Amino acid sequence: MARITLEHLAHSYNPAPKVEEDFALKELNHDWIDGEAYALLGASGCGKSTLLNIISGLLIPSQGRVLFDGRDVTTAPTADRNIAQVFQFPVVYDTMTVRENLAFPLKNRGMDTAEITRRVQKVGRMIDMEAQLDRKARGLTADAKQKISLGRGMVREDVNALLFDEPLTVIDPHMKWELRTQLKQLHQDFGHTMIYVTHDQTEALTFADKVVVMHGGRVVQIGTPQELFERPAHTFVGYFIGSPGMNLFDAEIEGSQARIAGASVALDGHYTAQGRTQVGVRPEFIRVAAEGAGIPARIRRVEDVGRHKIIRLEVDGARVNALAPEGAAIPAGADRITFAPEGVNVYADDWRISAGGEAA
Ligand SMILES: Nc1ncnc2c1ncn2[C@@H]1O[C@H](COP(=O)(O)OP(=O)(O)OP(=O)(O)O)[C@@H](O)[C@H]1O
Repeated sequence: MARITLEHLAHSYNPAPKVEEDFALKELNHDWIDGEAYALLGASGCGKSTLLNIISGLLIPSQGRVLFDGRDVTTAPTADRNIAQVFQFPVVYDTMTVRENLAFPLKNRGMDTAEITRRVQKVGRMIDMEAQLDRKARGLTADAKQKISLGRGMVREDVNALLFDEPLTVIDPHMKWELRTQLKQLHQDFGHTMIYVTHDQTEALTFADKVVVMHGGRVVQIGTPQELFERPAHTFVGYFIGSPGMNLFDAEIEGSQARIAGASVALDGHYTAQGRTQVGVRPEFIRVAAEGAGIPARIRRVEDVGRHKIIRLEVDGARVNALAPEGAAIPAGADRITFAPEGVNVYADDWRISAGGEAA
């Protein structure tokens, strides 16, 4: 296990980058805490694989350093980093049996046979392939082969880090859940530093202690699932995480009041905001009402989705979503919305600010 430090790290695939847009990965400084499980989450093309490949040594960054427990490994080849990697598509030896595939990384390191047998058996059980250990990998389904790749990633207990690049893409939905649970268990048992790349928020939020959200080549927030839900640091985090995502209202911020669609909303303190100002409120924190103060809103439709209802609204020409518990009644003649104060976030030019005007 190792602490992984990224210092002034940035990467451009253009050999002579001039402007920030030339960088697929914008400058990043971060310590990945030893033994934590991280998910790198973001839409396609946001730079997740670029960052992972720099950590694994497949790519040398155009700027900055990578340290493993303080040792500079920026230009060290993958083989010298003592990491295990699992990619999106299976990497297995077809002519070997499942058992031999799983044992391969251990044999390579000269581990004694009894210990290899013990570990292979254990991992075989974790990936639900105990019965197939003596089958050749050739002819197995892509899904089974990917389980072998995952097993090979998990079989060593002495690695600095385990890196996963969308490893469950080819796995069927039920097994996905099972394997994710196994990976989490493995993390609890061995405390490996794990970095897991995905564009699927459920996968990220259920797997990781901390989620690193990337957008346009930039890390926009690193936080626990709860922090990302309650205090999205960037409007992208609000929109990308949650179902439906956070609502954004154009707002004029006047001290401790926000004006939205002609109505006043009390804020939790005094704000000095510049640029484009918005108020972000997740659907869970919006209530519909028929009387009292509120922002004028029109209900377009109500969708019952099992545990709760999604209320689709229109506010000042924009689409807004609210969530209500399944049994909650929607007041007759509802024509306004209010916000639960703890769910209100203020943004200036897409970044969350806190009372006092500081970036949050
Ligand atoms: N070898 C390369 N040469 C030039 N540009 C590249 C190369 N690899 C990636 N890019 C560009 O860098 C940006 C980040 O790509 P990257 O693969 O890191 O994103 P990602 O978030 O992993 O996406 P995906 O989920 O689709 O794999 C994209 O604009 C991509 O087109």
